[in-house]
Amino acid sequence: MRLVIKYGGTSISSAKDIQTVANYVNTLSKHNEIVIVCSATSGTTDDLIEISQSIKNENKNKAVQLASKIINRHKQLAKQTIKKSTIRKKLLEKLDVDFKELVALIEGMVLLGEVTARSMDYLISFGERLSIKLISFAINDLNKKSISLTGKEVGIVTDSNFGESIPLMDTTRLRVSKTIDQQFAKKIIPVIGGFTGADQHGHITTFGRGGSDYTATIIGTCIKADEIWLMSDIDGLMTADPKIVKNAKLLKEVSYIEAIEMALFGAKQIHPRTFEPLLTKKIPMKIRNSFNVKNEGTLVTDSPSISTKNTVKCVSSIRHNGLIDIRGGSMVGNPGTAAKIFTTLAKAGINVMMISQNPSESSITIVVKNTDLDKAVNALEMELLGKIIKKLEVTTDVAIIALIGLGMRGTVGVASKVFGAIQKNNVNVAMITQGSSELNLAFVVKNSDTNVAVQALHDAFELDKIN
Ligand SMILES: Nc1ncnc2c1ncn2[C@@H]1O[C@H](COP(=O)(O)OP(=O)(O)O)[C@@H](O)[C@H]1O
Ligand SMILES: N[C@@H](CC(=O)OP(=O)(O)O)C(=O)O
Repeated sequence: MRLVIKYGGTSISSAKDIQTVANYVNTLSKHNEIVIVCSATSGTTDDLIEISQSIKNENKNKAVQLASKIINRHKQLAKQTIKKSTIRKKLLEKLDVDFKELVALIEGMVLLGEVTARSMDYLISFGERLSIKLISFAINDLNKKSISLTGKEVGIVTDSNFGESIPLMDTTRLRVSKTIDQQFAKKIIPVIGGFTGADQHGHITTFGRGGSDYTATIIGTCIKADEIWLMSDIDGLMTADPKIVKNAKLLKEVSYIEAIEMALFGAKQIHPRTFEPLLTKKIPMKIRNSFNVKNEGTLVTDSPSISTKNTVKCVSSIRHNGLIDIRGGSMVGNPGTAAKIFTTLAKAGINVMMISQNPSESSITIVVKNTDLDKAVNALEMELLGKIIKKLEVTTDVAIIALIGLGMRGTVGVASKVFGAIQKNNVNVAMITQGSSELNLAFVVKNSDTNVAVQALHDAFELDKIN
């Protein structure tokens, strides 16, 4: 079988974990052609983002301190993971080249005193640049040939939308399939850094947080993989985040569209675009646990063979959002109002997560990430306040709770069950939406009510008994 296996940061955060991954890959490679895609080690991308914040805040010491933390962590991992001294020495030399470049980049950014979207992508690409070497050398340590390649080196070409780039698939397909075929011909296991590519000028780009999942499906379609596996620290997609709901159950099979909804609404931090390349190529995906490989995980396909009686399959949540209630009498019966609001937000680069308009048309409510809230309010205030908008009412720290499942379509009584359960738990609902596909029902509560709301819905729909 031709397999693309993606390891998330939670699967490679200790020397023991990396050895477990290398051993498993080595065993599987005896009967399969394997490409590994891996993320940065747990916490590294967050540290790199914090470096950029420190540079913005002109706190050079903090930036240097965080860089040392990353360097020491990777040196330590290299020393603890690799048993053969010659291989360990070679790895440390290779890592040293990256460390020097990282330090030089930070110094340059500090001198300039600015963090552009382009320099940011270059900076945060270091997480994967370091992790691929750890994994690849750990495979070498088992006497198996392996090569580490960044997204740019394997041939992923993207547009120049730094921070949220899109692959140019035709060029990417030609380059990636050629690179991988060359490695397969030499029986070498390629270990590819997820999350990043390069634009046509060779500048490093990223796909946005969680983007390694997307890399896995891009590579999978380029090389016509038989299956793509996403490995993390959980058995698969569950009926709810097991960190919130102790009796959450594993979903054995879901459809691509259910998985997309789950990704969009925060279940398992899958990148929302992950499934895009699969919709036409229809490659089966498995979501599995690196530390429990006996379990087959969740199978994601175009049309699942298992039919569950449950209308709802998953309750998910996304915390840390802001809600903006946009009001104004002149919005009523005034064509183009919504267009003006959303154009203003789009121009400011704001991603709107939820929208609802009350039928009298006197108010439109939107939800954006807390981190975008300031920018969104500022843009609306500058452009439209006093014109079509009379008042903006802002609520910070809200969570979106969503129920997902194909079986909700056309089923009577879902909403009453949901809001009955929520009311019983004294949770106040600020906003409700349902997509016309009836695949999800989402509403907004205070951040602090998230766990209560998720557990109440999980109980109400008896998801612990799902088959
Ligand atoms: N419905 C869900 N099913 C499975 N995991 C979920 C769900 N909702 C949230 N999660 C969380 O997603 C985490 C794994 O995602 P992620 O952090 O992206 O892993 P990785 O870094 O390994 O890719 C799990 O530890 C789990 O707590
Ligand atoms: N390292 C990147 C990309 C990624 O996909 O990570 P993970 O698979 O650990 O969620 C991030 O943290 O966003």
